[in-house]
Amino acid sequence: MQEEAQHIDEELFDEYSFSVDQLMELAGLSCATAVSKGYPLQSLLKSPPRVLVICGPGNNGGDGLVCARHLKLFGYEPSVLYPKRPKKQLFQNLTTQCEKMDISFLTEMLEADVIDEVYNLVVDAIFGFSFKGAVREPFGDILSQLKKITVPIASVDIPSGWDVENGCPDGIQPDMLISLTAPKKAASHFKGRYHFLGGRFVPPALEQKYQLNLPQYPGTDCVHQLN
Ligand SMILES: NC(=O)C1=CN([C@@H]2O[C@H](COP(=O)(O)OP(=O)(O)OC[C@H]3O[C@@H](n4cnc5c(N)ncnc54)[C@H](OP(=O)(O)O)[C@@H]3O)[C@@H](O)[C@H]2O)[C@H](O)CC1
Ligand SMILES: [K+]
Repeated sequence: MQEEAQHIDEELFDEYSFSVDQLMELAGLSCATAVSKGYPLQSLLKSPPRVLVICGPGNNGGDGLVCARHLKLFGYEPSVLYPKRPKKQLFQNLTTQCEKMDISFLTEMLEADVIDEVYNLVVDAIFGFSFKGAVREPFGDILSQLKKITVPIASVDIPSGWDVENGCPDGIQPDMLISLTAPKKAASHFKGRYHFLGGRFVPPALEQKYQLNLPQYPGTDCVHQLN
């Protein structure tokens, strides 16, 4: 299943000629849209409507940067923690776009009680389907703080630190999961309140080839609520 997600990804880029930027924009927009549906601005308990977006070193982190930018456009006040920044131009551009929109970047991870006091929720864009093995720092410390927070976590594609197939019973327990392209096997272990499907960009021939059996998205929406 981890391999299948990677094959679909590769095929979208190599055979279908999509660029990473294109799909990441749609993925990140889906995440911000799902957050706005699950945690509408008027329902938030803390004002201003602060959201902490934690971004990892791969494309999952890129989805997080795009998500932060759209959250800002939707009226939220995102702050980004981006501790390990790849040199690729794509990630530098996404970072500049956020900075130019007055999205603040934190210099270090906050303690769990500070997150609970300041933020309404956390977007977990640390690892996606390429996560493997034991968590390396600084992400081990970040995940251990996230296990202690009481504000909701919205995880992008896969709850970070979870095995892509088998989940992680003592890992973070997000309140929202936004599965991208198609739910991964670990999604069956998700116990939170909201499960959304996003990344409405799969060409029908690819959906058929991998028998993804994707549900019908409502109208023109970029997310579909699975439960
Ligand atoms: N087709 C789609 O649906 C699209 C999905 N997108 C998103 O992309 C991710 C997958 O992105 P990818 O870049 O392949 O990988 P990840 O973001 O999951 O993570 C890779 C980085 O994580 C580091 N890593 C891996 N394991 C560990 C670990 N145990 N401890 C610490 N760090 C780890 C790895 O680091 P290296 O040291 O190996 O460099 C990588 O840097 C998918 O899930 C979606 O969210 C795209 O946006 C577009 C299309
Ligand atoms: K994640």
